[in-house]
Amino acid sequence: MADWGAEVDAQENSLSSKVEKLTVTAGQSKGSSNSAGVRPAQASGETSASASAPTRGAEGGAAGGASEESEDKVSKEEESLLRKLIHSKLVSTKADLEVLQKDPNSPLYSVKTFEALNLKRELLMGVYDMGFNAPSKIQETALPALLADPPANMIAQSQSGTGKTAAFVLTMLSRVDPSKNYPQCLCLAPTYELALQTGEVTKKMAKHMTNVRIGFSVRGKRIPHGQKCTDHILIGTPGTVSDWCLKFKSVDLKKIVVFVLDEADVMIATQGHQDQSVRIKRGLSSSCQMLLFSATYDEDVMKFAQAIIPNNPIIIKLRRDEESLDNIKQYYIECKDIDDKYQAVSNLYATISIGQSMIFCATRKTAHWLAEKMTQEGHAVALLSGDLDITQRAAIINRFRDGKEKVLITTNVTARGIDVTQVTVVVNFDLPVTMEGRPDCETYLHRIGRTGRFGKTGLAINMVDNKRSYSTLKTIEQHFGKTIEKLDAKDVDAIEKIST
Ligand SMILES: Nc1ncnc2c1ncn2[C@@H]1O[C@H](COP(=O)(O)OP(=O)(O)OP(=O)(O)O)[C@@H](O)[C@H]1O
Repeated sequence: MADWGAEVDAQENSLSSKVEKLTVTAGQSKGSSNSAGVRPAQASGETSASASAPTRGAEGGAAGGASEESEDKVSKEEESLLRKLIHSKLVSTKADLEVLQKDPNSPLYSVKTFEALNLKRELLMGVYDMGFNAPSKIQETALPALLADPPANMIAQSQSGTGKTAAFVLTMLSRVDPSKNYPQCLCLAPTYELALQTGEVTKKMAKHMTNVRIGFSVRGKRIPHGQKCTDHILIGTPGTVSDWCLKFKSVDLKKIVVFVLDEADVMIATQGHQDQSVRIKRGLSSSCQMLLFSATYDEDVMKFAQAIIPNNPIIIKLRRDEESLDNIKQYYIECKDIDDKYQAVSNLYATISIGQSMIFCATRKTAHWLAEKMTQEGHAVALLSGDLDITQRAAIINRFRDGKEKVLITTNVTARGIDVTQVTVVVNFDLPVTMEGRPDCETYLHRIGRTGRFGKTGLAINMVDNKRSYSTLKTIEQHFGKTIEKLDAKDVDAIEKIST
């Protein structure tokens, strides 16, 4: 037998140490209390009084300094959890929902209110208590189909924060029958922490459904051999769930009426998870409603999705709003070395009034150094780097989004996928390059670009300090076909002009 169980346990183990913090500090992510982001030196545990410049230029750092950069690797699971912790509000979108495949037995229509769904009273009360006034874009179309009878199977993709979790949690709660003492809804998540997050949402929405028992089938939760699970809704990771269902026979998969596979794109990153999910799915009855959710939509996800969700599922997709550089004024500043780059940043902040800004560095070391120097100069700086745990990171981003700090200094990896839409100035202290050291145009666009709905004018300042970074700049310029103008950091008049 392949030791898939051990593989999954090892994977879950790597994140499980953070679980205590996750539950204890969940409130922090709403920006209530945190000290981690205020004083960068304290947040990181680095307390050296005088900052000395990192020896290597940052471009070299990314390409050649793998050890520094690789410290800040963020796994897909962590990225996903971070997004969940940050998205305390719905992410709105202009894009229209695309229906890629319909179920001929289940006509699709959309609703504009939760009342129109004829939910149980206690469930509707739970939804309103969570502050949901109307269905989100994906919920408008997904919910009528999810709640219809006979139940439809569905594959749904939309970016993080658009209301997928709420949609399937509502589906599970509307179908559960608390008078039956066995699991009827089963939800699979890739990690312990992600399962816990979904559990929290389910508990909140079920606030008025006091008879419903929600249980977790995750690493460390043991059920004695042969003992039946009596929870109504079970949320867990594939390894433990498959043990409970297939090995210990504590859950009868044939009695599951709603099966949810969440975060499919994260799930497929682990082969063991795919195999276990398929085995669990095989044990379900043919009348079970099967649902799969994913934040991305590519060939691998779809192959897996179709293997898991049979019988012509409804497939819906919500495109991400496109980012563009149309409203962005782009400049570059030529510098001699890293100290010169700092001087340029310093001149910039002293000359123009900058609302909120983000500064990207290639390595954690440079980010720490810069944060310390700027703090010493009296700037309210937040530092986001990979040595903070995930809840601290979420809290820092939330504090920054709430305007508590004006400058957010970060490395690329820790900030990937984080939208802080009120930022008007982005400084590339180091230009983005891939792990191999090649210009990373996609990351450049993501750092600087705006979606149509936030089409305010923005400013991007790029630092170059050697031939290599200059060539990276030129490649980026050509790629987007937009001129990046030179700016003299010592020319106060010129700097003043760029902000008008
Ligand atoms: N109809 C709604 N009205 C208002 N807020 C909502 C609604 N649906 C969901 N939300 C809130 O929006 C945020 C994102 O929702 P949800 O977690 O369901 O999205 P998601 O697509 O599953 O994202 P993720 O995969 O990151 O969890 C949550 O804070 C949630 O409480």
